[in-house]
Amino acid sequence: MLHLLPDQDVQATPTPPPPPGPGRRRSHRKVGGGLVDPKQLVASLPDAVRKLHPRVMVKHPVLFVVEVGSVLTTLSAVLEPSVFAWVISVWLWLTVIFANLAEAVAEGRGKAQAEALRRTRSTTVARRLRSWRVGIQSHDWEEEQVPATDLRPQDFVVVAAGETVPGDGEVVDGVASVDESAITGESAPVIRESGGDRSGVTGGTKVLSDRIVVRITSRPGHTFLDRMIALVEGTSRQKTPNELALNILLASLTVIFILAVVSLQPMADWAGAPQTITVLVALLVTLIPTTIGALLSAIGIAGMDRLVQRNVVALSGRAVEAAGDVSTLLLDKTGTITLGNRRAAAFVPVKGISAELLADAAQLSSLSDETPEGRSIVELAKQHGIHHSDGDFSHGRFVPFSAQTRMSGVDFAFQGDFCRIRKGAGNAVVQWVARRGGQVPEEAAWIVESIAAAGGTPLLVAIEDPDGARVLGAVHLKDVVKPGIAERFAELRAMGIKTVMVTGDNPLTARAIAAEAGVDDFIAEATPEDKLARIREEQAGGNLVAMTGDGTNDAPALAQADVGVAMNTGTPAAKEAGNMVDLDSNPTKLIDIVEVGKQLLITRGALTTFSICNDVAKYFAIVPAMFGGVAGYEGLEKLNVMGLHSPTSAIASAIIFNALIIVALIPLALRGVRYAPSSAHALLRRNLSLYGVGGLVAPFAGIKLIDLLIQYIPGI
Ligand SMILES: Nc1ncnc2c1ncn2[C@@H]1O[C@H](COP(=O)(O)OP(=O)(O)OP(=O)(O)O)[C@@H](O)[C@H]1O
Ligand SMILES: [K+]
Ligand SMILES: [Mg+2]
Repeated sequence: MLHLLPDQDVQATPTPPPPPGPGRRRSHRKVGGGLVDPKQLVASLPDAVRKLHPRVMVKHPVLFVVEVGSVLTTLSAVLEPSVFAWVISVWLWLTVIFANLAEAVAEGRGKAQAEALRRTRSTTVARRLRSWRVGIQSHDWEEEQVPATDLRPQDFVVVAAGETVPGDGEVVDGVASVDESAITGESAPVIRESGGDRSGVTGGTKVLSDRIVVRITSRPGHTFLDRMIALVEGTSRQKTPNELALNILLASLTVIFILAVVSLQPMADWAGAPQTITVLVALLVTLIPTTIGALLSAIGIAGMDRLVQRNVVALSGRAVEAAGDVSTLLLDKTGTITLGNRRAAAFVPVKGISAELLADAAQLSSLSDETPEGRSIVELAKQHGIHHSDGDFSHGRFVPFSAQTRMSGVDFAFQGDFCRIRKGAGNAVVQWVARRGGQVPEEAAWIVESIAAAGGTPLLVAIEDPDGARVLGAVHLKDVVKPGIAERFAELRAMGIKTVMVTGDNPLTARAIAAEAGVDDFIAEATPEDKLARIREEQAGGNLVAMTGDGTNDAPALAQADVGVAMNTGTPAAKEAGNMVDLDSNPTKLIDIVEVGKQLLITRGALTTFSICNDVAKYFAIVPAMFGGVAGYEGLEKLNVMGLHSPTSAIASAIIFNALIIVALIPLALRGVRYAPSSAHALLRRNLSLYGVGGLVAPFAGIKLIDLLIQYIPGI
């Protein structure tokens, strides 16, 4: 009965690209594996000197104090010149410059990447469509040529094979293969299509085949590429709450030591050994936590940089830190765990219905279904010899798919009689039939179960006409689990992270895919609200939650999660909602993200420990020397265990060591302390002993060595 309408052209799908794989990165992304090239240090020197401007320095309270101290000692060296005063002044300035150097080197690494990205920023001319309307296909919409920089959100542009996508947006019509290597470094083309979760396109990428209409979503100057450039350059970096807290702690320590040093002078006066301003400043600088103060911002920048090297664009530093403490990972199924092209593989009719009739009804209900699933049903039906087109329904009303109803279909009149067709999730269609007084044969449930048990997604197809409502059969949608994913989920488990798959699919399909992918738990038939609720629940339990997803229906959850990783293949809404974008669209990338986050936290902790222990040790090196030989303080002489050459050489050695240790630790700050999956407790113990004891011992050896060298300088 449904075989009534002439054949018309249905869009062809380009051949899908091979699955993503490693090792096809653009070379420039691999700038510096963690080692610091001495040339980089030299190249960053001018930047380090520029950063001496007080306006920049006040942002680093500890170093600002050192800079003020440098000015004071320089003045006093000018007024009362001595070798000692000049040595101290020069090394204090070097301390500040070395600290700036750490930040400049960290920033410098991103500059090369930013340059490469800038070159890909499109200067293209866009083909803007004057009045484009969804659902009406035409090839002769009025077109105007405008510079890409003139595009505004809600503009529609057409992009054909060989042309560059002029801005970020969403494909609203057509399918195309796109070369995204300019952004992702991945040379294999990807499919971008309207309707589904693979509808996002990025400005600067290139359409290789076919023709798409794109709704622009970004404002000029605020494109994904712009944000990436700002990110790798570090210009948009803001201090994270953790960094702010640490900065406050460091600033408080500095204030305490300033008070201690200032109150020292009356005591020294009383003992008949008043100290010069140079000595007091030197004492202060050795005591305050200059090492961590100098390296703090470099550690943060380097963490972001390590993510960029792993093809993750983190839009917030806070998220990177949160990643270090994540305990639960929620993943969307289709497109995240699976490759994401759920395609119709078979029509399974119930008894008494032919496969052709089922295919016919399924195709009719999918003619206007712009989802990849819908399009694949139209194609499969064509292979069964069924050819309808949406031009056939001048009086038909299409019911688009929604994640809430989990159904799509069409209402139309046929030879005067009404006819409704629906396809969708098993229970949704069963309810639809029941509401219309129809009977659902047991067989239907059995078909649904067998498809689901195989990991497929069953879509029941039902019809209602004057004969009543009834189920015709099911469409078997197939998707493939991304290769190698189970091993990586096992790694996440070893890191103590629970993986939960959330899907709109039915429980049986969910169970089969969950088992194949090796996730710990799953939630089936989840609406966007369910996904959100689950995250809130986990967060209420004190857990930090990561979420990876690609669909518009994942967007609320991505926004709520502490770490929201959107797949680059996903929709603009998903990418907008998350705080990270994985350019490789690999859900197990979270392993790398967690590693970088943990590494960041551990590095900061280790260097803070080292810095403070260092200062304690320096205290014992410098104070006995200062008061050596002063009547009433003979006891302190016993503390001069190091047998340093003279009071002035002891103080100068401490200051020189204090400056050099910053340079020595730049590579560690940039590379990060190595992280191996183990318990937080074991890590803490290991780092405290290594960096705490190291921090206590290093100054004694270092200062003694420097003292041995500089004692030959006359006047020290
Ligand atoms: N085009 C469509 N027409 C009718 N029903 C559909 C269509 N696409 C999907 N469905 C049904 O709706 C259910 C929910 O699909 P949806 O894509 O919203 O899932 P989801 O929440 O994104 O989960 P995931 O992406 O993890 O599988 C599917 O399991 C399927 O039964
Ligand atoms: K110090
Ligand atoms: Mg989805």
